[in-house]
Amino acid sequence: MIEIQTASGLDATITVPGSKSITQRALIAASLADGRSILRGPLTSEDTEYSSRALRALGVHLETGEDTWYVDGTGGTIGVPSEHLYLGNNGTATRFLTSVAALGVGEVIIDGDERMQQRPIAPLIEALRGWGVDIESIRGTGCPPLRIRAAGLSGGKTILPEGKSSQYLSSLLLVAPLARQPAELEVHGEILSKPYVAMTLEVMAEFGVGVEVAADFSAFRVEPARYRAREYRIEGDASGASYFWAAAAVAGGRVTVANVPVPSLQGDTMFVPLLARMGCSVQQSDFGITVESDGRLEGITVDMSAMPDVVPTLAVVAAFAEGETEISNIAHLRIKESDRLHGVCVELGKIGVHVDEYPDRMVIHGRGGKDLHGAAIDTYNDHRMAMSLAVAGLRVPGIRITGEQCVAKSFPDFWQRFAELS
Ligand SMILES: O=C(O)C1=C[C@@H](OP(=O)(O)O)[C@@H](O)[C@H](O)C1
Ligand SMILES: C=C(OP(=O)(O)O)C(=O)O
Repeated sequence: MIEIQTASGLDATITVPGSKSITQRALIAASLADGRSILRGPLTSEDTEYSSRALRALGVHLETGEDTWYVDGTGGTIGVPSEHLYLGNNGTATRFLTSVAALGVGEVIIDGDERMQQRPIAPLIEALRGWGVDIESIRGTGCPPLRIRAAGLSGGKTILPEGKSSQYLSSLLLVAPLARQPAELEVHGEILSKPYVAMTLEVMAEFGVGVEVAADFSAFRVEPARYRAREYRIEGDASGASYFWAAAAVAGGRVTVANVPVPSLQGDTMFVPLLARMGCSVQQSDFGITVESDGRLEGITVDMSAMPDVVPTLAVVAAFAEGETEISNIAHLRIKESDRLHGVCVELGKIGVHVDEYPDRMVIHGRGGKDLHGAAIDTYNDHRMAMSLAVAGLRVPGIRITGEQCVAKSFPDFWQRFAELS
């Protein structure tokens, strides 16, 4: 358990670790490429450790130094692991590596921890079957563990049924160029977390693979192609940066995050304009993105389908605003590392914030941070619960974060960097 120290009048410049989402995409593109890639500024964390270990088990040679990783691409020739691929609670890797494993020849079992075994993957299973993959959810739950009897991808046309994760679509796109024939994908239902699909397309393009895309992302076509190895720099993680921008909003003062660029591949940078709508001032320069606040904030109404990972951060900021903040179109928060829609409502309630929970939205009744009090916060083994609720502790004395080591999933030295704020 860690007790957060209050702080005010912040004046800090910090850097954040590499983007978790870009690191995992670049790792896969580099692993499937011909030749050696050099990744600069990748994220070293529990999740990327799971990804790297699994890729090694699939035959990729990876050297992971502190700031530079070397990846010897397989040209798409994927091996069969001698053991199960265990991916913890890494949703991105579980979804992406399922498709990568299908490129090999032989049986592969994909598994994760107890929570990952409750996180759905059925739409991806269905779509891969349409490309000729023999794959099943071993317990018939539509979740891991999965068995794949891999024999490559036929390509041709498949349908991705409606689902609540964009990771299914990103996963299919990443392997589509390795199919035996041109691969076509028809997508049913609303795509939540859309900027992550755009990120996938950008990383694919940067590694030399183009995709034909319908403007609304309802259809895709990918010709057989090879990824090109390259040297590639990874942006700082915008979701991780959100806690520091939010810190300025809640505690007052200014915080600059120096290594999240503008423009960025990450949709979560759109969190910053939301803070501006709430009353913060925002500057973007070569030195990074700065958020400045006098601590006076107003509630807003916002659809956050496109940026689920920063919903807990915004909800915490909203607790210190005057008036209601309504965050809608966020049903997908219920299938993350924890049920974040419920967890945020419960934990903010513990410090005295009134929050209404609905199936796919929440309403936070802010009263400018008045009458809030300390509490022991449960984090449900969910890094984003821990990091977002910590921000409240900058203003409310006595906030204790339990299970604080869960930040290792995406931001191992979060607590040291957070302590630098005060
Ligand atoms: O593709 C990605 O890198 C991610 C997509 C999002 O998930 P969903 O598409 O399941 O919402 C996001 O929550 C996750 O942290 C990372
Ligand atoms: C949802 C997240 O990750 P994943 O889906 O990769 O487990 C996250 O990092 O907030």
